[in-house]
Amino acid sequence: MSKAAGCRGFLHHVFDYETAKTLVIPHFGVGIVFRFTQLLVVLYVVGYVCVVQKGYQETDSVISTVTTKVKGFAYTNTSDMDPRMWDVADYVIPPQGDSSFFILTNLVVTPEQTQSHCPELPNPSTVCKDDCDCIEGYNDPRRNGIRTGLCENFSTTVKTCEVFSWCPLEVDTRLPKKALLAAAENFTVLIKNSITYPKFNFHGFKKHPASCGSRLSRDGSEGNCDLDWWAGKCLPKYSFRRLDSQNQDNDVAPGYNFRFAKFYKRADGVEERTLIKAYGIRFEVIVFGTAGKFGIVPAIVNLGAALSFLSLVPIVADWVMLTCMRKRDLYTKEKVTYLVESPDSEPVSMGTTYGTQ
Ligand SMILES: Nc1ncnc2c1ncn2[C@@H]1O[C@H](COP(=O)(O)OP(=O)(O)OP(=O)(O)O)[C@@H](O)[C@H]1O
Repeated sequence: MSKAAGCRGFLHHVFDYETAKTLVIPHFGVGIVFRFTQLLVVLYVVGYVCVVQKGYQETDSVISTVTTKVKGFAYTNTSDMDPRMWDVADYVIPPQGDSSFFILTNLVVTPEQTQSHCPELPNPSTVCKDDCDCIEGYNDPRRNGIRTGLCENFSTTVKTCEVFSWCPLEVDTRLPKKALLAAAENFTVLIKNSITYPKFNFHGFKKHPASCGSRLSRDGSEGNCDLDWWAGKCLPKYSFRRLDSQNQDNDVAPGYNFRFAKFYKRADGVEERTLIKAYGIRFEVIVFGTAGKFGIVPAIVNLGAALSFLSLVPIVADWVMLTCMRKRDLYTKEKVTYLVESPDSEPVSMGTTYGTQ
């Protein structure tokens, strides 16, 4: 190809104006493909963008305040303790009714502890033969007190280092096998939930009674609010989930426990305490959710973006027409017309394929 011809071709390529021409293909198959693709796009826009995603809505996240109140009684009658009735003041810790609360289900009680001297609980590091085995002032954070330097009888057969501590020491291996407050599963909790969606100036308040036991193993998801007048739904759902590991084989320290004490002054002026090692279930009420309401900007943006898929429909139909149809050569020839203007200004049309003249 000469340089001049190449240059002319380039100028045609750059400056020839292409305009759309309507070519009607009276073919049932291509028509079906075209309408079916259009239907898919319309279903996507209406079904997914509008109904499922609610693309016409603005959204806002919830701000929530939660208070809780537990109710229920438990009765215990064990050899370690006198018969006892337990109410909320005994087993809900802390009692204020925060969004996080603990329900006591089992406990080890060590009553009448005073600041005094007593032998340590037997353990490879505390067992001794004589005073030389016990270093005065030594304290191990995992043991119970400061050593006095004496080796004392813990029992008739075992001697251990004496410590200065709250004595008698707690023996937490005496934990009742069966949960002492097994009745906890029948306790009920009232959750008061105040929610706000500031963007929509929406305030809501829900009271929700729930049973501590039956809900414990249930999993679920938080419900969202649809604030449009035609939907008008804002019903939060509560879901309960265990946060500790439930895999017995792969759990170093299962469950949750902590210690607290009640202090007294005896008649002789000596300070005394009852130490309680509490085992139980800690509940955390976590509220999360999103509200949506019609907004003109997201409606236009999302619907416009979704409807732009309609412009892809002719491309799909063209592809089927030009590659799969029996008369594809004819359609290809008619698809693009290159108009060549003759010297006497009578236009001559040439059916061509793309890029040829
Ligand atoms: N855990 C719960 N289970 C069932 N009902 C509850 C529970 N906690 C509170 N309620 C009841 O819900 C209502 C509202 O409780 P709220 O604490 O606002 O009122 P109250 O009169 O102080 O309750 P209380 O009965 O404790 O004195 C009351 O009738 C109360 O008895």
